Amino acid sequence: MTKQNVLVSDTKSGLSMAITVAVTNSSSLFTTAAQKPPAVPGTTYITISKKKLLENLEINSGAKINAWVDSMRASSPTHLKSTPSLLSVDDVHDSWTQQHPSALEMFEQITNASKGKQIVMFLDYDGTLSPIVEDPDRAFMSDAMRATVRKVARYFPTAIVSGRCRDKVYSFVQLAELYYAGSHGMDIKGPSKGSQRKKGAEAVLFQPDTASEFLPMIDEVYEALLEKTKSTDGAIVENNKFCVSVHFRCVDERKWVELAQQVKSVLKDYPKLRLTQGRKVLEIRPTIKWDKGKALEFLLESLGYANRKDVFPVYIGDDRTDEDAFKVLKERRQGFGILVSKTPKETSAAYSLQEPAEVMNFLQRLVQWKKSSRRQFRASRKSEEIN
Ligand SMILES: O=P(O)(O)OC[C@H]1O[C@H](O[C@H]2O[C@H](CO)[C@@H](O)[C@H](O)[C@H]2O)[C@H](O)[C@@H](O)[C@@H]1O
Repeated sequence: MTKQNVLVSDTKSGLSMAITVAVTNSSSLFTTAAQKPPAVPGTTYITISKKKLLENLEINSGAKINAWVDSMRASSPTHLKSTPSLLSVDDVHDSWTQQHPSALEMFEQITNASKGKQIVMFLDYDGTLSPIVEDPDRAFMSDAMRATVRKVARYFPTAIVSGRCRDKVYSFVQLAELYYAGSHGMDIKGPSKGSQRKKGAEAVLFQPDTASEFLPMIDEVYEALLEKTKSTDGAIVENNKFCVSVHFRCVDERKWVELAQQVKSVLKDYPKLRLTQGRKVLEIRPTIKWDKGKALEFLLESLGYANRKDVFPVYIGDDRTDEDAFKVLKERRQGFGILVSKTPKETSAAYSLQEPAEVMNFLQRLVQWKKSSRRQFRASRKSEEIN
């Protein structure tokens, strides 16, 4: 048994690193508790699984950090990959809008498809109902948007589905007649007033079974991230109850690697947490299998629409995490998703809208359409009665 310098490389990622290891005659390079050789002076043995060793190599070598930073650079959802050189930017845009046409331009087709079905509306908050701003605490929605969403909720069951904590998103929207799914759907509450409220019953309250176990851990990670990132100008850490957001919108791009390393150094002690990304934000959340798509399914079920064919869910969102909900609708072949974006992005949404102002316009048209189809229905019933 000798101490040797060894180059460990992963053929898949191309990652390699020189390390000094104690090599035994055993065919395995990695020492495990069972294989631990007899002590040799001058050699320190670390008992580590092969998986853990590779993870550590990734953390220390910076290869994963680079992948993170690349991903931080890409907008959200992921911008379309580089295109064949024969296509201009305009060609790409045109071809994307053919595949994901404007929900305003396709309004008639959309309402035709929903005829005879109950539309259920799911709305993301940031970037969908409110424009993206630098300070997350000042992402207010306009009074006009609030009035529009209030009208929407009069005609269709309506839920706000957000990465923010439920109380925070409620404080922005301030409409008690809606469903709210906060922390990426991990914290759901039904309306406390209005016709959608279940008579005599408490407002629906749901959290996935294991979610509450994560609360102390999330608070701990939030404090650790606050401390760790305080030296990075512009970084903002936000506690979203079941998740933590680390914002880098106001961080100089040259400091992104540093920020990613700070986040990584905190996360390495929490294997039960995972990292996802939104628009200029790193989102740290429990590894449990719950996302906005699962929240959408849960809400449909609690509204009594789980197995019904006459329901037409519409989900409007702008972010990578909204893709989970778009995918659910695509797989169920029920209703559709609308991506809010000015640029072509990889998406499972069927339609697009450019910005919150267009979202408001679409919602207003939907309310008008519903009102006039109700009027027509009543008029035709009346004329049937007269005849
Ligand atoms: O699911 P959402 O409602 O879209 O929440 C996702 C994140 O939204 C917020 O951050 C985003 O909006 C901020 C205000 O416009 C902006 O400064 C930031 O860059 C965006 O990522 C929210 O602050 C995050 O906690 C949510 O995770």
